[in-house]
Amino acid sequence: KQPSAPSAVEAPLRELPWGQLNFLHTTDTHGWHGGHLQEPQYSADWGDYISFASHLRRRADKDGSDLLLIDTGDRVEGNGLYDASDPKGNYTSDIFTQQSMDVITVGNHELYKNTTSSHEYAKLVPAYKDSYIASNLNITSKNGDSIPFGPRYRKFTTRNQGIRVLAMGFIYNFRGNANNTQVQKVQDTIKEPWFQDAIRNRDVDLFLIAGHVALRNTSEAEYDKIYDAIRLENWDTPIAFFGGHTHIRDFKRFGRGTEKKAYGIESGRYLETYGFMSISGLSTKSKDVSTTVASPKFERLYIDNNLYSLHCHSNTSSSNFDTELGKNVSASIATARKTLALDRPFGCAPQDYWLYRSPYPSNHSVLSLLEEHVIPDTFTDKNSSHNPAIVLTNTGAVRFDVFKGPFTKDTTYIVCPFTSTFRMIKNVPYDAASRVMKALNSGGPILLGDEAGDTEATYEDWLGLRPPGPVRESDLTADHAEDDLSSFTRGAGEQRPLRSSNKDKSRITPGYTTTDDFGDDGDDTIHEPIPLYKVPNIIGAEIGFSSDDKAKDLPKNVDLVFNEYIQGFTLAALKQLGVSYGLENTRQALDGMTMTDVISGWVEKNWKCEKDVA
Ligand SMILES: Nc1ccn([C@@H]2O[C@H](COP(=O)(O)O)[C@@H](O)[C@H]2O)c(=O)n1
Repeated sequence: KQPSAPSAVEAPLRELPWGQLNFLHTTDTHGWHGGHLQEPQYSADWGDYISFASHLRRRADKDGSDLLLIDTGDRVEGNGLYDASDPKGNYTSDIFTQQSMDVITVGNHELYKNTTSSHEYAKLVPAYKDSYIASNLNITSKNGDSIPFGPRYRKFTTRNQGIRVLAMGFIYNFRGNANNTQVQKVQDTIKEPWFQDAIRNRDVDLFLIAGHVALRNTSEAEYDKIYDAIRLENWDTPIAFFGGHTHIRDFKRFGRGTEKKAYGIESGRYLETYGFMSISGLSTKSKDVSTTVASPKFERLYIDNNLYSLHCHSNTSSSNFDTELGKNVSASIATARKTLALDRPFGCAPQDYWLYRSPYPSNHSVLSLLEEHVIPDTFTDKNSSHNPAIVLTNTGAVRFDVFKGPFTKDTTYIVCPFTSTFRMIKNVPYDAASRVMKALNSGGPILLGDEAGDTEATYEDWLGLRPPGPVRESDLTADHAEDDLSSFTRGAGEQRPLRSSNKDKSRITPGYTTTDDFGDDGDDTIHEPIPLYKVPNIIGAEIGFSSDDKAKDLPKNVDLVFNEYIQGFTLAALKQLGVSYGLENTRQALDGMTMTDVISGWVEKNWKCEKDVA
């Protein structure tokens, strides 16, 4: 772990369900490779993961089983270690690639910008060679051709058991990518001759489908389509899915009726979780056990990323856990953090502010802090025209909590890593401008797959009758009081209170309590549940309204300012409300400041650290 990271707290643990073929899965790490420096439960770093994987590989070699490592994308954007360097990712790609992977895929965050996808293609793809699978992604080459980002699939045989694996790697039907990459829709990819040939291959013991794709409730049902396509040709070869994107822990049984050979795991976010899955009873190159074992056994465990868990699951202790490579990677992370001055404080937060753990609005909500203080203060200072204004931002731009204490350079990127600026339309009729927020909060969650670069028709679709999106972290919430936990029921893929099975209540810490298709015993650490609350898509503030405006004569027109990311939605909402504007009517606001600049500037002015005050 990093030198300043807190030590893990001992807690009751469930055992690793080790099997014939074992997997460690990471997803949506978003630059948190230094671990969580303010949360003991998630305080191990990528160097520790390297040591951990090495111990489990040794275990596999010793008992003749196998271990495969998978990562399903969104490795970038969300932490100073990635975002604070110039160019971004200058340190993280060398740090990340020290961990070997058997299958690795791309996420939407690797594709938002030309520079990010080009960096990914130049650094990660060659580092992982055949393991970097891109079944539905192309990139524009230097001479303008659209070429595969990586191999479409990979067939390999596991080292000890001789299990023949055919692996593919997908991204969901994402449409917000920059113009140098091309995402092929999953429903089109499964018609490609290479896919059809691959699924007809009889010398396969396991199909491994990895991707930046939610396991369930997606309007496009990408993984269900892949499942159906495979089963049409191949009625009983086991299938293991590895998902991502929605930042949750989840385990799902695929298919209908008596299907017992297709399961998928999703492994959280921000290097809080290592997803572990095992399968036993697979046939292998040398022996066909399908005749003797009716169904292979799938098991899963979500491992909290801290040294207590990692030592226990690898049967090591602090004296023999670190490997040479693991230690070196932790040291490189520490050096990079120092070079980037990530611990430099902008100020000190007087209390905790939560994204989902406190109700919105409330005094402990980070969104309320932005809406009631950060945005009004900043925009009042910078509003040279002195026209009344309405300022809107999407809550998806806010990524994490703020903890009491130093608010550092790192924290600015942890709270909001994006480089989107603010745009404005001048003199919008108040009647329409004041209703945009409500319109944008009445549809489904704003997900970028349906966004940037899209046609207006798509936004209008969304405003009208968009089906519910996948369950994601912001949905793992309850609009209930904490003392009323018994009154709600939740489905698989959601967090819920875990009642009772633990005996030793004194050692229980708050954390994930996951319910999935296998029940509520998937988290390695037995936790006290954390109540989570719903947040809207959009928050907003009214700036420069005179007290007269508020009392009686509301302004006729206002400047409507919005986060660049929601430009398409805002224009569509205005049209629906009876006033039409195009991109040509929008202009830059706030001298090109990003939300990250807005937050860090406000903290610097308003949150003194105690020693500064004295
Ligand atoms: N410039 C951007 C880019 C993205 N967002 C927000 O991030 C969400 C996607 O992030 P995931 O980790 O869920 O893939 C997207 O829905 C936006 O809310 C943004 O605000 N600005």
